[in-house]
Amino acid sequence: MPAISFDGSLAVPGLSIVDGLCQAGWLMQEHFISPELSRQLAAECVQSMLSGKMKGAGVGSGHAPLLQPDIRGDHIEWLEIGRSEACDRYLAHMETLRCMLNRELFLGLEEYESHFALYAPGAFYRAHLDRFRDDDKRTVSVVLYLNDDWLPEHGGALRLHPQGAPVVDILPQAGRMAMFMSGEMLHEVLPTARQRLSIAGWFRRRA
Ligand SMILES: O=C(O)CCC(=O)C(=O)O
Ligand SMILES: [Fe+2]
Repeated sequence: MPAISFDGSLAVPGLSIVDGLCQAGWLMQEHFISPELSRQLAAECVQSMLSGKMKGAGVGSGHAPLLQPDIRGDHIEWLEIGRSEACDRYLAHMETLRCMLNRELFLGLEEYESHFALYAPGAFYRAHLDRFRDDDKRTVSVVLYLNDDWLPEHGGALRLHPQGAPVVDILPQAGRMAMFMSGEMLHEVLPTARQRLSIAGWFRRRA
């Protein structure tokens, strides 16, 4: 069973998509995109914040997700094809990944939705699942990090809570990608001490 590999190798050598996602419920990869693409996306994310395009992220689905800063404090902007050359390259990567997941796992993933996320110092996202009560199409969550030189003392780890296994903390280091099952993996973003940039996305299947 082939491992996921684009520009780099798997963080856990030999871990396949099937072993990672189906058995552990999560996996992680370093160097998922090139340092150059990561820098371009990071610059775009910051620019989006400076130009006022990022909005406080809400909780829940539908037209008017509620702002609840005691639950999540990130700012987001949704990505669309044609937004920039860098975003298009990233979205092309994700299309390759979507096809690979369908080939290997028969998940029937049909769409991908994603947004830039910026957590200002002090922001966090309390423990949650990525599946809504009224919309269970989100199937696989993927987060790509865009921050150079992240240290443990900066906080801001993605903390996964796999059932029956110890928690896993993933630092949001540039080029690192974390992937997990949206409806099953309880996860949270610990309070960050430093501005934290990422692209969070979800592969969705047909209802
Ligand atoms: O940024 C992360 O590490 C996770 C973000 C997240 O859980 C979400 O946006 O649903
Ligand atoms: Fe999440």
